[in-house]
Amino acid sequence: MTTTLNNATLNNATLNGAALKETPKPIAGTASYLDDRLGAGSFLKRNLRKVFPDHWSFLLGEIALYSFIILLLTGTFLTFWFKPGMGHVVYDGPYQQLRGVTMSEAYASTLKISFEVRGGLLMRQMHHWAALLFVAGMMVHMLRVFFTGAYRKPRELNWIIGVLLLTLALAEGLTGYSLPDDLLSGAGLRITEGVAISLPLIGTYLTFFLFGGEYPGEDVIARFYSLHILLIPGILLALISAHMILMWVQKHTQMPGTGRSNTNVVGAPFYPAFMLKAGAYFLFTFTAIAGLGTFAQINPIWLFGPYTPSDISAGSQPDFYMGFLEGALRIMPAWEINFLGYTLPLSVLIPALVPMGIVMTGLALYPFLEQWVTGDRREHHIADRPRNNPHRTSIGISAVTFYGILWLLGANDEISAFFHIDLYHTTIFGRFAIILGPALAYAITYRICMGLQRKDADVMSHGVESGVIKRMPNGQYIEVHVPPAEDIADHLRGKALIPIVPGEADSEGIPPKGARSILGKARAMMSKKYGTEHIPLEEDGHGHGHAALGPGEGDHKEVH
Ligand code: HEM
Ligand code: HEM
Repeated sequence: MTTTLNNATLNNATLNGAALKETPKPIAGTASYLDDRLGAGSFLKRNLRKVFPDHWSFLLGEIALYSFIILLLTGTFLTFWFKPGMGHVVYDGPYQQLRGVTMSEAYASTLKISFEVRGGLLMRQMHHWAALLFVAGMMVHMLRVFFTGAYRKPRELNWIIGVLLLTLALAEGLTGYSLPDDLLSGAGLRITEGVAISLPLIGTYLTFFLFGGEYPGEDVIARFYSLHILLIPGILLALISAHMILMWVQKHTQMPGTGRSNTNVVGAPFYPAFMLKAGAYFLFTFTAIAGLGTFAQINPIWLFGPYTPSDISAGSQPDFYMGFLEGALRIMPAWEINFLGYTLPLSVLIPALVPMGIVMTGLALYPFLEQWVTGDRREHHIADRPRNNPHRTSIGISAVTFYGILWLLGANDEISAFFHIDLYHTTIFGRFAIILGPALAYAITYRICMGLQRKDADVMSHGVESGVIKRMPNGQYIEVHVPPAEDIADHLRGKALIPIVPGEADSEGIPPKGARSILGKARAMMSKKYGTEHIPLEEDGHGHGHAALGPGEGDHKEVH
């Protein structure tokens, strides 16, 4: 291909032509160079003008993306000095308090990174902060996608990739956390071993395989190291690339608003607007992580000491993303049963498998369950406002409450110590709260959503308060209502009806397929509930007055 990506081509590549008109020479030159060799012109032409919709919540996925890049960079730096060995060495480095102490090579090398390698402590702290931000960013991004229904057709696959990313990120965090082989990370490893060994049939084999023999063995750090720096980041990288490509191909959803429909995208072109914003946002994320790494101490392993299987310090906590599993372990009663001569430690098995199982399976299946319940197979490119799908929002908040209570109870010792409450009371509170909390959260969220829907309906039918009070000829005071601004009205009009699967026979008495089975009846019932709790918007179009005070009542009152 001989066409070059010259200024003329680039000019066509924008929506309005203006943005690329003054393409700087170096960019046009590079583009032309690449086009001559790779034939990249048409690819760039197509993709540079791709339009991206804008909303603050769409930046959350980017936080996860940029934190991941920072993890790769800082993690690579750490690999130059970290030694994943469990062989014993006697410490003779600059940290006086540990001189002469026997420790693993892994722990000694982490001390070396912290105290002897130039910039090492900064990189370690940045790596750790980036890990926390990565998982936190991913979680809030996922909640954004959930509450706006952005997982609906055609984005179900990208949602599933997301669930895999989340699961892998937890595994990546767990393996990374274990690497320094300090007393705190060893406590985490001990729990991991306890959970693995509790699994029926495979538990013992799995533990021996993982630890290379009896706990703690000599191999686990080296194995976790391979997983942490090679296997899991490799899969993460591949999946994140697939996630981005799918998002690119399917286009991003947009919030409802003026001129936005299921068949268009309103926003700014990738080049230059979105690219500049993304660049600035990366620098912003980098600065935040570098700032945290510089000023906020994290994981000071020299204060914990090297790992010895017999010790554990008070107040040990995992990183925040593992807190929910810790909480589940802490509130579980000490149940143990004997089945065919085998001991089943339910007190470990249930908390390890059930919360993770419920949260991850529930997440993975939700788009498909919702599709089944509503029978909605249409494509959706306009995001829902959370209030407009009250059952989905309530289910989401219920799940967040379930997760949040477990997470909080993961620190029940700290809570008890801080508030001077008996430890058993916090545990018993947790046992009740984990059942009642999600139900209560559901009911409250549902009421809030319906209230907000009513408010929207009110805005559309009565307009908004103008602050102007009029006195009528009969002495009555009214407040003048005016129609909402057009962009707000368009935003509200974006409310979509949730479809309902037919549960009853049609006019000719023929029931829908499968409607008579128990499952069919349950589906019709759920569908009706999910879809009909919906307050229609009735537009009045004109603002009008509302009685503020009764006749005569206001005569002596001053109203501003
Ligand atoms: C993508 C997600 C990643 C997460 C969530 C993550 C998480 C962590 C965590 C929590 C630690 C413990 C840090 C500490 O001791 O304070 C750690 C250590 C480490 N990570 Fe990562 N990491 C990730 C990616 C990577 C990558 C891609 C590499 C290498 C290419 C890497 C290399 C290392 C090394 C060598 C250590 C041990 C060094 C030390 O603790 O000072 N990590 N990681
Ligand atoms: C490594 C972690 C992740 C990264 C780096 C990432 C990154 C992104 C980015 C940058 C976008 C576009 C901007 C935005 O909507 O925020 C996006 C969209 C999306 N993500 Fe993620 N994401 C991650 C994890 C997840 C998870 C855990 C889920 C759900 C379980 C998920 C589901 C989606 C979906 C469905 C979209 C399309 C949204 C739309 O078009 O409105 N992602 N992701």
